[in-house]
Amino acid sequence: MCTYLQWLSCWRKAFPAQSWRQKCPIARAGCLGPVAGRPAAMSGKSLLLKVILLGDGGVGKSSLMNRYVTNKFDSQAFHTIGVEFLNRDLEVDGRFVTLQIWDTAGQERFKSLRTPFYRGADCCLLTFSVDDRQSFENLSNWQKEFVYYADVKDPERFPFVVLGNKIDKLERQVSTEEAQAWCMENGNYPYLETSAKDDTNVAVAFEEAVRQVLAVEEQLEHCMLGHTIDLHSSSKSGSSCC
Ligand SMILES: Nc1nc2c(ncn2[C@@H]2O[C@H](COP(=O)(O)OP(=O)(O)OP(=O)(O)O)[C@@H](O)[C@H]2O)c(=O)[nH]1
Ligand SMILES: [Mg+2]
Repeated sequence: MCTYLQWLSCWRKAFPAQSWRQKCPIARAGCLGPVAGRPAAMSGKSLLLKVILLGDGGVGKSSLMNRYVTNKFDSQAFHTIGVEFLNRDLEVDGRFVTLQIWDTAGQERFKSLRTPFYRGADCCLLTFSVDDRQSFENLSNWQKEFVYYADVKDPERFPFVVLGNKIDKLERQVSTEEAQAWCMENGNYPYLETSAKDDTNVAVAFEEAVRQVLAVEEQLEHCMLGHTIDLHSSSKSGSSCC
């Protein structure tokens, strides 16, 4: 004899692809959509930013997204198949933003299901788990995969943020210093240590993603303004920032 929940759990483990939602990444994404209960006026005015979570399977991408949007943590989460997204409205430094968080499947076998969704991302959260050295060593591969499939024209300026998740775990395989050094060497990316389980730095991480995007946007506006001025002046010397 087993309970209904036990039976359901066994069934889902045995037939993970039986659900049509799991077979179709677009349907999965479309089924989720904005979180109910958010003030509509705020969504109307806010800037829509797409951020994407990348990293090895099991590092905690879905857990980070779910902790941030629904404030829930599942200690026995299923692997993601394809992609899912959730929205959350927030205010960062006086700007209203609707953050569209895209959670991708980290397992290699789902590569073809996740890569079509990289295009149009405003920020990429490269995620590893501090208790899994291999997931840290794979960060460069994730970065390259993103740049290639998102067709990023200027990778050096693209806002990446690196997250070292599961800091609640005692047995670490990657130190803070080592992760910081990697971030410095690979583009001076912000580095945050998080725990989706304990809700450590989760909101801070997503807010940092927004700040990075806004900073790049501000820089671009500045450059465009510089070029506008150039068009009206007789001098050929333009802005040096673009
Ligand atoms: N201790 C601890 N466990 C975590 C944390 N975040 C996630 N987990 C657990 O790690 C496992 C994998 O988490 P997921 O969020 O499914 O990982 P994922 O990166 O989405 O994995 P894929 O969907 O396969 O790419 C689950 O059992 C989670 O409960 C954390 O901060 N601390
Ligand atoms: Mg997942």
